Amino acid sequence: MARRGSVWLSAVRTPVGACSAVLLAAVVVLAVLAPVLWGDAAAAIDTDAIGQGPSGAHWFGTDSLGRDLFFRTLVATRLSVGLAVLATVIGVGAGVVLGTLPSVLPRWAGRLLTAAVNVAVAFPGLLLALFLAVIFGVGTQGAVLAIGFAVAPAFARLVQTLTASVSGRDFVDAARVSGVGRIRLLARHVLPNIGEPLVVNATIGAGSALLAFAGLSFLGIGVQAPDFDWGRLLREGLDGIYVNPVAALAPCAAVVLAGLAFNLVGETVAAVVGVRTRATKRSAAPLPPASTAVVAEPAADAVLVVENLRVAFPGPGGWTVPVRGVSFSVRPGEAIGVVGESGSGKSLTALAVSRLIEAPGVVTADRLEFDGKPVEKAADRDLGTSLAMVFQDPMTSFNPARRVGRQLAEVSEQHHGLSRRAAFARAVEKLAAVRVPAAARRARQYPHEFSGGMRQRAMIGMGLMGRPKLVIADEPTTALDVTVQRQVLRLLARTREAEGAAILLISHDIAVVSQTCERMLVMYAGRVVEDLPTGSPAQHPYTRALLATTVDLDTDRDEPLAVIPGRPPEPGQVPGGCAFAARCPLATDRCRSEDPVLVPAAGRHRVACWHPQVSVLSGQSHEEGAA
Ligand SMILES: Nc1ncnc2c1ncn2[C@@H]1O[C@H](COP(=O)(O)OP(=O)(O)OP(=O)(O)O)[C@@H](O)[C@H]1O
Repeated sequence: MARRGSVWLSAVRTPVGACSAVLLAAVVVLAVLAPVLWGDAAAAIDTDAIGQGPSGAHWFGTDSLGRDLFFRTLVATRLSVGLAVLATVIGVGAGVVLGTLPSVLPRWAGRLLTAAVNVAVAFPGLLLALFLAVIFGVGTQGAVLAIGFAVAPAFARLVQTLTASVSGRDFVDAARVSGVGRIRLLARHVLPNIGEPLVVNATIGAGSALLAFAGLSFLGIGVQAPDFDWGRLLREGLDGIYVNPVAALAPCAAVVLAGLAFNLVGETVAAVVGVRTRATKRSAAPLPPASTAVVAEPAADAVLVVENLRVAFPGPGGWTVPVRGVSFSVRPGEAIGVVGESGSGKSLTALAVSRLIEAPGVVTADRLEFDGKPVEKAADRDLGTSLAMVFQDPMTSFNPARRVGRQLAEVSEQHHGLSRRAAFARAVEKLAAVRVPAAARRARQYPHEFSGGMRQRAMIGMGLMGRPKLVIADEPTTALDVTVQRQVLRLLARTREAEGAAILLISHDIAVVSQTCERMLVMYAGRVVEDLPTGSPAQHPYTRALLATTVDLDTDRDEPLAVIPGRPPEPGQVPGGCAFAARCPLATDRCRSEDPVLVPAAGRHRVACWHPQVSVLSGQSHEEGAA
């Protein structure tokens, strides 16, 4: 709540925000107070001062009955703004109903309604308002309804588009599959997710409604005497424009200023809800102290150096830090696996390295260097060609609307300056290199025409379009069957041999990592708790427990499957001391109070534990060490 308040505060401090706040405050204060303070002065008829120009007594002059135009302009604020807001509320309400109905009506009725909305949208708004004003009847009520229903089709169209974009999302499908009814689905899952853009558009729409209302009153089919709004004042002022131009200009200026107030408020709201992230990024995240891992000086030619990497996100109760000081380095051509239970920070570490953490997430590190340069400063071209990223679900990584070959070719067009044709030929070549059969034909297909394994290989092919020095593969085989899984792992190994690329392989599957990598980083609660050569005996009780839960052909099926009791702590609730202590059979008071540091055990083996297990076999013996 406090964060949201501070984001609004920083938005109001921008020039646009400050102007919108001042203008809106002026409009609201006038709308509330002007009729109370100056209602009588605005209505007072003075036959001695008919049709006068501006003077000390009447700043904007007087009208044909000698009424003061300055006070009338101020008093008209309430009706002009109030009716515009009312018309907008009607328009947005009708728009939401018309826009959401197609998703609850039978298909034919929904289509009919959508077609009707599309036809109405094609009509110019003011023309539609005029047409409806005639139908609803001349007068304030008719004008409000006319403008409300005239803007409704545009909002209905917006709602339809936003609804369609949310309806395809996985969480809506999940709710649908779990039997949630259509109306509830709409109310609970769809509408809350389209609320923000709708509010922004409604605020900007209120400015247009104000203008439309003034237009109808000007034409004599809006507000009727004795009531008056700015449109009506403008019409009356126009009759005597050669005698007193201020009489016409004052209501015009009022319409422009109030319209500007609505539009600027819309812009500010958009900046807060849409680009809230930017405001957040600037404010420094109050990060907790970093892990004090003992960082060995990385090899001079290390392709990736990560020291004290931290990733934080703002939450309702303050900042959470899911990655709390991760340090490691990767040598050229080396394959390193990252393992750990779900939520341990593996993916965030990979995303931070690839500069893919989106605001409001904040990444800090003592050192975060790729290929000898700080990642933050690396040019997009360098990262694009020498760092390849393979995601778990390549379906969401490929653009579904573009052919696979063209997407691969884009890398070479962008970064190598190849012509369209040459880049496409290279894409076909790379697809063939990653064993996509009939590569030339497949390159012309869309991602949905590929099988899961083929898409994953195409994704690796995309990484090979440059000359990758590091391939980061985040759970690249989790969604694949065992045979395809092997193909993809072999392909990664071949890429390593052929291109000399280092591999950072993130996986839940410790067996996969053991087969593919020579080193393994074990992560727990946002930290690396052990960094060991694969095959060498693990010393951290967590790594040993993970290894014990691995099922293979030698696992005794008569024995119950091994599990690690308890659950890892949530990022915001990591206890003091060792984060694993609550689940560790060897934990002592020291573990619960002092956080162990990642220190060298032997060679490049590092472990963060007060009681590292040096025995290979049963894990029964343990040593006090590393203290
Ligand atoms: N954008 C975000 N905002 C807030 N918290 C996040 C965000 N992304 C991830 N987290 C949290 O950070 C923690 C680590 O997430 P991460 O995806 O790195 O875990 P992981 O080890 O890769 O897990 P998995 O194996 O399930 O993918 C999780 O608890 C997650 O809830």
